[in-house]
Amino acid sequence: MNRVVQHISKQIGKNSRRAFCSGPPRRAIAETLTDSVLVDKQQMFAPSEIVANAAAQAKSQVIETDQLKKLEHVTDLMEEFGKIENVRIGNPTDVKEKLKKMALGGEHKLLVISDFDFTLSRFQNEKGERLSTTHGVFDDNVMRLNPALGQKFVDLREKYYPIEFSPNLTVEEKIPHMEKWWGSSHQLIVNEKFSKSTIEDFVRQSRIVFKDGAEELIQSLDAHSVPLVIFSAGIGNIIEIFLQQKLGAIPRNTHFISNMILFDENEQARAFSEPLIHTFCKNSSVIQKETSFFHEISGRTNVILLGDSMGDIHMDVGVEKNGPTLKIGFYNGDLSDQKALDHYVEVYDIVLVHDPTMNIAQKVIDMINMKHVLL
Ligand SMILES: Nc1nc2c(ncn2[C@@H]2O[C@H](COP(=O)(O)O)[C@@H](O)[C@H]2O)c(=O)[nH]1
Ligand SMILES: [Mg+2]
Repeated sequence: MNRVVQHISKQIGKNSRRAFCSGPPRRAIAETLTDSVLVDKQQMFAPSEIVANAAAQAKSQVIETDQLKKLEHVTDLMEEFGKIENVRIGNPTDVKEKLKKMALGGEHKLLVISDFDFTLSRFQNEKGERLSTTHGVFDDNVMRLNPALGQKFVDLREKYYPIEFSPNLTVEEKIPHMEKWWGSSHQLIVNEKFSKSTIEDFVRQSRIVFKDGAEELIQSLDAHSVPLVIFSAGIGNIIEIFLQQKLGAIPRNTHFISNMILFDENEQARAFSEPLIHTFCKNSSVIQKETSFFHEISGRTNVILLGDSMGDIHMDVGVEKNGPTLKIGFYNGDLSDQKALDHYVEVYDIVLVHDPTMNIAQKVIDMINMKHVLL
């Protein structure tokens, strides 16, 4: 007999006594359901009500057990993270409190907002060679087909990438440069009128590589019906094509906020969606509120935010919620740049240094989704 049934039968026994015992005047105390007793009529409970009360109490006891076990897991997880060399947590107390709230909230309260380039995708391969961003798909492939045009894409990246990550410029100083970079590369794509099928081939031959465990993380979120918002200043069509090629289909739970190539009736690139999303405007200012999935994510008060750049830390701004946001940041920068690393530890709750996997994020999500007893 499982623990829930055991508990209910114990409760019935207790309740039958309590049901006949609570409230004045008491003339007799029933020992079992079958005893006939003289009690004030309004105190009498029908057996079905006793069972219902017992079942409700049993369930609340079981839920309480489940919650207590989850909180134990939070402590275990924090101890485990504390032993992992490339995991940096600036404020363990704060992170532990967030994890406790998220664990108690469970999968029904959870929303995951993730950047794509160098967050779900890898920054470099095992040899330390830089891998591709979604925009970079054009840098690589166009160079092969039309070197003169390909060089224009590469020149833009060589010029603007250092500005994006410069520690010596403010965000305000960087924004005009980012708008110029995105605008110029999008114009090159539209001028060439690349077809959808050409772009699909580009993705197939690209150097975009999922982080280890990224596919499993996306699929586990779908299996638990936890919404995943991929919020990217890259090219959303490239991400969709990449997911389609890797996963066979785009999971129902996955939504995109990104720059989208708009194709004409001949499936040729004609324009890009507005407003432009660059690294430093990844917040609610670029989200059309009527976006359908806002209904799906309403009520999801606890957010896990996954990013790799400083521009990713406000992706949860604008999501109506009153629960915690746990920010997990992938640091891909120079290991000797202590100032940059310290800055990441300041703005992200958990920093993963040169981590090519989704292991830590998966452990957090598994702990939140965990159920100890069948409820
Ligand atoms: N190779 C290129 N990379 C580019 C270009 N424009 C932007 N970017 C990079 O994309 C990411 C933004 O994507 P996200 O998913 O991380 O938000 C950004 O960090 C830029 O470095 C380009 O024209 N070529
Ligand atoms: Mg990124």
